[in-house]
Amino acid sequence: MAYEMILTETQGAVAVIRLNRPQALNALCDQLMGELGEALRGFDADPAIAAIILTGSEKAFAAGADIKEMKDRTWPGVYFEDFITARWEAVTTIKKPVIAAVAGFALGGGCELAMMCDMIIAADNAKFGQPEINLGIIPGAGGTQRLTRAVGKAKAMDLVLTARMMDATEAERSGLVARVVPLDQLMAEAMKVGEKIASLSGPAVAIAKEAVNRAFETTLAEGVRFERKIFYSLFATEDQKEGMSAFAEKRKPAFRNR
Ligand SMILES: CC(C)(O)CC(=O)SCCNC(=O)CCNC(=O)[C@H](O)C(C)(C)COP(=O)(O)OP(=O)(O)OC[C@H]1O[C@@H](n2cnc3c(N)ncnc32)[C@H](O)[C@@H]1OP(=O)(O)O
Repeated sequence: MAYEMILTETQGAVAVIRLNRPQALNALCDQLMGELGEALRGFDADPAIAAIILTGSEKAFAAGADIKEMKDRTWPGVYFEDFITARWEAVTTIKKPVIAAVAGFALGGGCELAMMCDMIIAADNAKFGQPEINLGIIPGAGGTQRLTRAVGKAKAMDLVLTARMMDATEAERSGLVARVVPLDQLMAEAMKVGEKIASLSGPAVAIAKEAVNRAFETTLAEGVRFERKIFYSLFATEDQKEGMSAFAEKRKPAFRNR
């Protein structure tokens, strides 16, 4: 598949999608989001792929939705076209883990896109923020909700109401980011995570992802009930037998994703 605004490659069982609109700091225009959705769905359906890394450039993961494309949109337009919902939510429908490898600016929709991924690994030059308030709008791709769940009300209010940016150290300390690494090690670190995931049982990984994500959507009691049910279901897989037998036999498991 030929894309204009993203680059894709695979390294073993790990797919890498790179946002590639450097002249606009990877501003997320409709075309880019369409291509991203298509690439994500393609890798999700590919049995040879176990994990997906989403990244940008050293200067910008993404500087938000494309303001120039957005500026003349009208209320009936954004409402009836389902602006955001139609193109942006692809990443939240993917069953395989999606790792955001973030360097530089992750602002507005860029921060929201990173937060839709399952894990954020940040380079030490990363900057996160929801500066939409500067434009007379608010975050519209989940920022007020996912940021608040990730970092708590105090910091979310600070970022959303003042447009302040948070550096990688603060983002890690606040719980937004899983790991921070030097810029030149960002892709190697993300690849290490992707390869580790690829060595595990695909069904267990997908179900673990679903269970953790469920914590964002439900009460504790409901979430625990959900976890218990899908935990039980894994005992129907060959990989559960293999994983536990391998432990008992002191050997490495050979998972077959079934
Ligand atoms: C999804 C929603 C609903 O939540 C909405 C949003 O995402 S709204 C967008 C939120 N993002 C922003 O407000 C960030 C806007 N960008 C900036 O503030 C700055 O570009 C910067 C701080 C990230 C970087 O500044 P600097 O290094 O000085 O580079 P610039 O010269 O400003 O930018 C280079 C080039 O990129 C274009 N650009 C940057 N961001 C966007 C954007 N979000 N949309 C469209 N274009 C963007 C910028 O205009 C420059 O291009 P030229 O004008 O020189 O052609």
